[in-house]
Amino acid sequence: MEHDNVSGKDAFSARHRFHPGRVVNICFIAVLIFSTLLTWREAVVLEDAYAASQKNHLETVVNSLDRQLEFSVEKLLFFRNGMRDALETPLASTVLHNTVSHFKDLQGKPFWQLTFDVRRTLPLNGVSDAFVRQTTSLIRDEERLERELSAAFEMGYLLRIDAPAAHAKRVVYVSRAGFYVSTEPADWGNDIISRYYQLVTRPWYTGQSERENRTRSVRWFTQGAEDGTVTVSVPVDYQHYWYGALGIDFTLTGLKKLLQDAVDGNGEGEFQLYDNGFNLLVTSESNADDVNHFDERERAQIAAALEKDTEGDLRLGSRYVNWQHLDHFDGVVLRIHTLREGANGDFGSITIALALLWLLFTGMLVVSWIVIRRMVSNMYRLQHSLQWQAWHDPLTRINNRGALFERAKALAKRCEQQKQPYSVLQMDLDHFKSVNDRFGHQAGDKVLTHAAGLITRTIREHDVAGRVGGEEFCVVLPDTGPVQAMVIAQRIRERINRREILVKKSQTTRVSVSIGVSSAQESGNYDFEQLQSIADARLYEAKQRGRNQVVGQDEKK
Ligand SMILES: Nc1nc2c(ncn2[C@@H]2O[C@H](COP(=O)(O)OP(=O)(O)OP(=O)(O)O)[C@@H](O)[C@H]2O)c(=O)[nH]1
Repeated sequence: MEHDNVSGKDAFSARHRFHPGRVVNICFIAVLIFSTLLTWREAVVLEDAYAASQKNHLETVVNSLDRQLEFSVEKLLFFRNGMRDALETPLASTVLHNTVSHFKDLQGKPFWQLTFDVRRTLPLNGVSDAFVRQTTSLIRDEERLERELSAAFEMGYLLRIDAPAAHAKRVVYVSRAGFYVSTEPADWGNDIISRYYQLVTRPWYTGQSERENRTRSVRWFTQGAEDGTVTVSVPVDYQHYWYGALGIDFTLTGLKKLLQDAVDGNGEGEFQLYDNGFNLLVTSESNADDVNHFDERERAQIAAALEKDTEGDLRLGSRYVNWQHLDHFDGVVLRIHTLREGANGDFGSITIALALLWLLFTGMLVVSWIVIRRMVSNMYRLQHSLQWQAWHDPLTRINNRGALFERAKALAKRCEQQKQPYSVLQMDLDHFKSVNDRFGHQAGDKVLTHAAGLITRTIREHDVAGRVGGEEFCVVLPDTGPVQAMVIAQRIRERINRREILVKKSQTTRVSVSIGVSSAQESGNYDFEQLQSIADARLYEAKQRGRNQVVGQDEKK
């Protein structure tokens, strides 16, 4: 019986493991995980496509803006080359030579203007020798000066015919020798001194000294952005001598116009142009209320990202920011795309549709899971109940005849194999008919249930009890010899007989039982049906002898 118990436990745990409800749960969880993974993958692909499209928008704008700025830088280099050419090969014009010679009469004056055909070239505006001497960063080299003045006239010619683009405020050449040429007309008088002083103290000029600009390349200066100007400048050197610097001033309004032109039709979102110190110069947004601002933490995040790469993207709360450095400007363009703008675009609607689809699918999955779970557990319960009914007596809830026979035969086989004793008790309640007659059928049922309960409580866990007829019971005792079987039978008989059974309100009765005992050890026969038949005959004998007794041996004849 122990073996049976062990295998029973195994079967139970296997049944529990493969419980249909569990299988349904696992299947649904697998489908949910799978569908979520698929949706997640789709979302990742979508996100990549979104990032690529945002990058594209930005690239188009940056390239367009870059082209415009490159144009200005090239123009600046063109003017510098013009100046260098003129320094190398001055124009052999007597008129020009005479004009330049006139400088000797002017150089002592606090301010002066040297003109040479005002319809063709720009005037040179200058300060006195004394001014130059007093200012350490300036130097008036008499030997070079004549050439430089004549070259400045020639460059003034170029500046006149090749006027800067609309977005540039002015082009100016500032000489270390105390004069300047500018496309912006100067008021005659003290204005020249203050202008010149301003020019030589501006960072775009001082930043072109040999010490400050060792590579002698084009540099952008945005320090003046507060007063609305950004300057690109380049030093003018010839034969290792620094003459001065050329600069083009841009107004922020002009730059904004450039940015807006570049943005025109290139998708939603705001574009912002920053200098290399991450100071906002201009934005494509016309309405000041719509300009995106960043708090300190966000600024630090962006600045750190800008340090790492020339282009990239990052998410700041609900905003998507991508950036790209410009090739011809010392700064970066930032594109800010808000969640609201994103949701209104193609990617937004696809993402929303994807999320809704996933929600719909998950919702349907959960509903069908609930329905199937309920169906499966109902079926499982029904199957159990049918199984139980097939094996049990519904009144006494112990094994029915069929179940008892099956289990009894299996136990008999095991005991025979293991050479263990095996006994059978056949019992029948005495005068049960009279219980029915006196108290009614229901009371009879109560007595039967009571007797069955007493029997099962008296035997061991691995013994088997069953109801084999109306008021007949059979108990199979594996590993039990005849002597011990008699003891158990007597114990059952005594317990049944000792108890008062409440059959009706305040009415009790007492029943007795007659028991026949047979054992495989008597003849070495383990056939259950034969043993039961022997026990039955002994039960009959017990009845004959007056009932309420146990018979374990055949009557000696
Ligand atoms: N209440 C009830 N009675 C049952 C059930 N099955 C059988 N019986 C009754 O049990 C009685 C059995 O009577 P008998 O076979 O004459 O035996 P007895 O009255 O117990 O007398 P002895 O066996 O000779 O001691 C019958 O009256 C059956 O109707 C049942 O499930 N419930």
